[in-house]
Amino acid sequence: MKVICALLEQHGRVLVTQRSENMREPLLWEFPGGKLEAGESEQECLVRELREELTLSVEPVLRLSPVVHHSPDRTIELIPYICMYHGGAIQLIEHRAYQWAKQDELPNYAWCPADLPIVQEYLALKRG
Ligand SMILES: Nc1nc2c([nH]c(=O)n2[C@H]2C[C@H](O)[C@@H](COP(=O)(O)OP(=O)(O)OP(=O)(O)O)O2)c(=O)[nH]1
Repeated sequence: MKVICALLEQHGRVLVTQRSENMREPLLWEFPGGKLEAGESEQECLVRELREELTLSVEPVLRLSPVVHHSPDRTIELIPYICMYHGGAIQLIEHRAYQWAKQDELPNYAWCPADLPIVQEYLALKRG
C-alpha cells in the first residue's frame, strides 16, 4: 500500500498533524496525506488528501525518499513530498490537532514510526 504525505512549508515552518484517538496509530504525529487511489498520480493524491482532510490547497514541489515500513499486519510505502501552500485555512476534518513546527522542533514529536527517516532526511536537506 502506498501512502503519500506532505511536508508543507510556510514561513519557514512545516505542518505536522496529530492522528485522532479513533484512527490507526492513535495520537501519533504524521505528515498529512493518505493512501494512493487507483488511477491517480502521487501528486494528485496529495492535493486531494490535503483538501479533504484539512481544506488546504497545496502544490507538491519535491519528492523525497520513500520509506518502506513493515508492521505485523501490513507493509506501507510512505512517499514524502515537500509542498508549497497555495491557499485555504486549516479545518481539522480527521485529525486531533495540528502545529506549524520549526525545523529544530521536528525531532521532539511522537511520530508514526514510518516517519522517522523522513524527518531525518528533511533536516539533513535543510541543514545541508
Ligand atoms: N497520512 C499519513 N499516514 C501515515 C504516515 N505515517 C504512517 O505510518 N501513516 C500510515 C497511517 C495510516 O494507516 C496510513 C494512511 O492511511 P490514511 O490516513 O489514508 O487512512 P486510515 O487512517 O483510514 O488508514 P487505515 O486505518 O485504513 O489503514 O499510513 C504519515 O506521515 N502520513
